[in-house]
Amino acid sequence: MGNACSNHLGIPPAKGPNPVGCTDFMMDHTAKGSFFRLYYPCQETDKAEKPDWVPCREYFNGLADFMKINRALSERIFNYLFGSFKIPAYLDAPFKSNGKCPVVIFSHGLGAFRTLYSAICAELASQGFIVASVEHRDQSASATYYFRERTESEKANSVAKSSSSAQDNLVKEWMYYRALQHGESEFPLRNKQVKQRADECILALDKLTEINSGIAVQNALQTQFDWSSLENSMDLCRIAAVGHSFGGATVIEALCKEVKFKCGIALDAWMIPLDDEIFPRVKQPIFFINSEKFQWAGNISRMRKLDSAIIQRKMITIRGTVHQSFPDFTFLTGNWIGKLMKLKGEIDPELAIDLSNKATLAFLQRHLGLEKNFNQWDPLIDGQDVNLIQGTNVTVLQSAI
Ligand SMILES: CCN(CC)CCN(C[C@]12C[C@](c3ccc(C(F)(F)F)cc3)(C1)C2)C(=O)Cn1c(SCc2ccc(F)cc2)nc(=O)c2c1C=CC2
Repeated sequence: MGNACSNHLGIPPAKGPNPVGCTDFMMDHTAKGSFFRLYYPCQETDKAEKPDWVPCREYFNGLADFMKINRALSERIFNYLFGSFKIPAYLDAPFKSNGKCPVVIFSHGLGAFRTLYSAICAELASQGFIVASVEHRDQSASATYYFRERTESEKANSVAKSSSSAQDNLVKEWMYYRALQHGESEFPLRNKQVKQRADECILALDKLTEINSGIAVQNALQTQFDWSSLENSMDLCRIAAVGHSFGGATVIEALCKEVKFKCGIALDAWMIPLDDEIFPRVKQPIFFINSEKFQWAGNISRMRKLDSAIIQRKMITIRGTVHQSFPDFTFLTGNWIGKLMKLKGEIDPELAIDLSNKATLAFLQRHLGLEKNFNQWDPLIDGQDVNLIQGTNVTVLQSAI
């Protein structure tokens, strides 16, 4: 894993019994379509190679915008630091069907995009899940792209006069991160975005449902993946939503809107974008897996509003973690840069993500009714580990609850 020169850095390989494949899907091709990276159990292959972790340089430009640093400078820095990393999965490898796979829809955080949580998504796929990591078009992603039809004038002077494939008639458009304008209040924007994000998760689920039924797909992206191999491969009674930060709020909004999501796992959720009025309307189990450094009383007290005597709501905190302990960046820099940029906490990043992944799998087995051995990690759901805290380290005043 990782690139030659920094042999000790790289995204940790998945631990489950299945090799992991990944491919990209976009349908329809517009900004209103569904765009996700699919991670899935694949057949052993020595042909497929591992795709670049960041698919193209526009993502680095978007990341610079998000971090309010100069694009030219940052593109070189990001390329130097991260340009050669591969993700722990085989591009377009053939799907391996062994019974129906449970499904996870994954939602990224503010300023992230679909490829940055591969340690989590690949792990779930190696354990037998089909995972769709959505790329949101609500302008919360650092960057994302879609296509539009060529205009008549563009067609007129396009080289390929008799443009053969539909793809030739499409032009790639980039959408970049939209920062909060000076003086603009945060909630209206974030609330609108979380609703769009939930709709995009539901749309991705609808697309997977179509694919599972064998409906032919016109993937706007030219991939070598055979989508018909996924016919009847998904267990559409076993669907969960998982997300990080803004994606954690998206999980709660999606559970509220779509009962097909049987449970949700919110990784270091950012609760600001959510309306108070949705809390009593969420009926599914939720698991909050928090970092030690990111959370604060107001955010925790909103999670507590979801406490219920009848619906299982669980919370644990991983000691020594920071907000960035969940995305892949945490594995990709040395210790001192990582700590300086708050990409690493005190705990070993691979131990932290392993605890998070195992607790996630145990919760998924419990609430999706899986017949696997993930229940071996049940104690983690209750924080029973030296590196876990049951509930939170944050002091929440009684009045705030
Ligand atoms: C000054 C910018 N200001 C914007 C509002 C705050 C920026 N910020 C802290 C950052 C992300 C940081 C980051 C990334 C990546 C490198 C790199 F160098 F490794 F590339 C470095 C440093 C900059 C740590 C966050 O937003 C934290 N955060 C996140 S971070 C999700 C993410 C984004 C980009 C990634 F590449 C990976 C993961 N997702 C959320 O949903 C929420 C929050 C806060 C509230 C809700």
